[in-house]
Amino acid sequence: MLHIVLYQPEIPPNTGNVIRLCANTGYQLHLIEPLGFDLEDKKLRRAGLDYHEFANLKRYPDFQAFVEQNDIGTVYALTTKGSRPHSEAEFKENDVLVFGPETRGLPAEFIEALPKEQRLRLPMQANSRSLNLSNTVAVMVYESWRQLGYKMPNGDQ
Ligand SMILES: C[S@@+](CC[C@H](N)C(=O)[O-])C[C@H]1O[C@@H](n2cnc3c(N)ncnc32)[C@H](O)[C@@H]1O
Repeated sequence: MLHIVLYQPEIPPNTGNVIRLCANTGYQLHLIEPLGFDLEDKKLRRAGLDYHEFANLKRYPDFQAFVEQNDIGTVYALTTKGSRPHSEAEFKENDVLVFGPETRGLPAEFIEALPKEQRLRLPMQANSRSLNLSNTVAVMVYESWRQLGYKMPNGDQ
């Protein structure tokens, strides 16, 4: 499975949707602080999440702490400023998909520290600004999971 990293997410229902998505697919979800909300936020709970859906969720004071605490492969940034279409990357187990905060996107220094082929963009119509964060994560989880043959964490199919 791949790692999903939400970098400083701001809007509770988006993170709630991603928590459910990761619980349903077996992807590990990592949140980089500061968060724009409390994990006990009612709007997050209102997404109808069960207690077990929080099991695959970890949080870190910064991205470096995430790197140090996990076995990771290639890091990909999801950004509207990328030039490589998201589906061109060949994903492997333990690769990392990093998504930016809703109002700001990923910091320029973070994006520019990665080679261009690791900066991925979902195609949009000309003059579009960006997709919703949780929709972007859903597309990436299913594209990468499809490439892994819908592998299950415990080896079942
Ligand atoms: C609402 S968007 C942020 C908008 C911000 N103004 C920007 O241009 O990055 C939140 C996050 O969703 C992801 N995202 C949204 N649309 C995307 C796209 N077309 N391609 C890749 N990532 C996208 C990115 O990770 C982005 O940081």
